[in-house]
Amino acid sequence: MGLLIDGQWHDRWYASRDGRFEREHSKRHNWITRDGSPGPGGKPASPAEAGRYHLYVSLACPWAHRTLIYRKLKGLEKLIDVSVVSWLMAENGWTFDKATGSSGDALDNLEFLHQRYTRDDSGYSGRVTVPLLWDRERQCIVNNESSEIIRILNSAFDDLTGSHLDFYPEPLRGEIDALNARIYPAINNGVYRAGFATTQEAYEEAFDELFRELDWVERRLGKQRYLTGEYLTEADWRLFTTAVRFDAVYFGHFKCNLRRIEDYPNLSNWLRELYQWPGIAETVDFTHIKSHYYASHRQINGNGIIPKGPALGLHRPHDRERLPGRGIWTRESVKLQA
Ligand SMILES: N[C@@H](CCC(=O)N[C@@H](CS)C(=O)NCC(=O)O)C(=O)O
Repeated sequence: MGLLIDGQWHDRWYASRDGRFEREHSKRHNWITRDGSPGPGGKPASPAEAGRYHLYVSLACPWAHRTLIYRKLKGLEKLIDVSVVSWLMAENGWTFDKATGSSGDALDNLEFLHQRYTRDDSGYSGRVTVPLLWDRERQCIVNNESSEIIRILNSAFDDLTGSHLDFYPEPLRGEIDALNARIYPAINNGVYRAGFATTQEAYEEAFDELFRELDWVERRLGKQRYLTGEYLTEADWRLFTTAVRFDAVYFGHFKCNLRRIEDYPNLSNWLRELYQWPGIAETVDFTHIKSHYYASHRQINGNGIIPKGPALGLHRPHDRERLPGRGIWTRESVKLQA
């Protein structure tokens, strides 16, 4: 586990302030648009083209998982190919070691993901993270921030795929942004803040905030089918990738053990509905998920032993039909309603 400083790899964990884990901000924020016109806020963009972009993911990582879900649901599998890193993240960071689950680097057969970052910039400084969207034509990173990559995938390639599914519909944007703003720090990143805390106080602070927020989500999902109401949106998928890892990893490994997702009736049924959504179960790989966390984070699991359980039963029926739902918003539904 480490980072690049001026293009050189250093095996070093995150520095922490008062025992609090602080995630580094992603550094590449360019965009892809239908025709290469600027992205949101005037961000530089390149045009959507089949086969031009390549996605680097870890199947263990909840942030990368978001991008795999969008690639699947938006019909992008033939347009954007993927390289999967090894589940083991050790002294060299993410690697392409096939012995531990990597597909290999499909583009240049690199050994380490940090070499991909230094191909973008030979003097790169920063953490070497997934997901990462690579432009084969310009030989550079387009974007390495999952919350932005999913917004790109939500619309940029629609002319090529013919998909009109919209996980960030205009009329729901304010609500989705507000949900993300509370769910990201308390839950998505909250489990990491609990798990990587190095003081009791920092751990308890993250733990209390996490379960306060999960309790709030539980109440909300008792009244409505999805986080924003009747439509399944970005807010749901962002929570899903944390929720699906929770009982298998965060409960034990990150000491988030007040309650399991299974103990929340609404959240656990919502989780099963999403898990059973066509195409989604195949994006979830519990071998990568469990092996990555338990074997890589030796600072919190010294012997690297990977637990055999728990039995999750994500294929059991769910009860969400009891609440009204309209599935995924489509851009046609905007026209129909207008
Ligand atoms: N804000 C980033 C976070 C990505 C991230 O931190 N990914 C983790 C894997 S779960 C990683 O690659 N960590 C390696 C490191 O920080 O050294 C995003 O959402 O894309």
